[in-house]
Amino acid sequence: MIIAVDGPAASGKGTIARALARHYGLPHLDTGLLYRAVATRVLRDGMDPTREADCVAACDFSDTLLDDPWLRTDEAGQTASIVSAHPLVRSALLRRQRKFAQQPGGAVLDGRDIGTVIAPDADAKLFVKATPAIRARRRHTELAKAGSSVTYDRVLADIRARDERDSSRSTAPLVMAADAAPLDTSTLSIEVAVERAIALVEAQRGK
Ligand SMILES: Nc1ncnc2c1ncn2[C@@H]1O[C@H](COP(=O)(O)OP(=O)(O)O)[C@@H](O)[C@H]1O
Ligand SMILES: Nc1ccn([C@@H]2O[C@H](COP(=O)(O)OP(=O)(O)O)[C@@H](O)[C@H]2O)c(=O)n1
Repeated sequence: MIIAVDGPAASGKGTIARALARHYGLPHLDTGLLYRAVATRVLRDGMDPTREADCVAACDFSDTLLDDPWLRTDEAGQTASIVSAHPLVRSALLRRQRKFAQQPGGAVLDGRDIGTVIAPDADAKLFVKATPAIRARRRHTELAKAGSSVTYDRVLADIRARDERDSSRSTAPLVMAADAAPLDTSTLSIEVAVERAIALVEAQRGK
């Protein structure tokens, strides 16, 4: 079974995708980390995230980079949103994501374009959302716990900027697939959000 989980920054899609992977015994891929890895290489190599050719050169990053905690920073997320708008970056990362999705037994992937581009034939598709203020609060708490001194207002502004960039790009914009089930986690605890996600997957599989 392939499960596609999409949604904007800090909506809870990663938390839900990991829980679904545990529940169904499937491997999980956080596709945002791939774009964060490209962004990290671009910045560390002194390249320009707005230049497509620089970003394409950074797509052959080594897998060990995916474990680097710096990838989780606000700056990496912002730069990831810039590099991910280049069509050649998206196509450079496409095959790796499709291969993961199509492995025997299935997989859970979370990102922005899983249900629309990477796995349009997924057995179940969720689109996770929450209000910008709640998403910023969650992300701010998470970053503060990790030792960051970034302010709530800055996180909210970054989330709004990223929403705008991710939704308006011409290639694979953040948009809900026509056959995805929406799941608004604004007022849900993690436990309840996961229960609802499992119920939505059960309702879709085998349809
Ligand atoms: N329903 C929820 N209620 C409260 N906090 C949540 C909820 N879902 C996720 N979180 C927390 O919000 C933060 C962002 O969640 P995450 O799953 O990483 O979002 P995304 O993958 O969409 O960026 C994490 O710290 C996570 O523990
Ligand atoms: N499938 C994906 C996943 C992420 N991305 C980009 O990568 C950035 C970081 O994604 P992420 O999922 O790690 O970000 P969060 O939602 O965790 O904050 C996003 O803002 C998108 O621009 C994408 O374009 N397509």
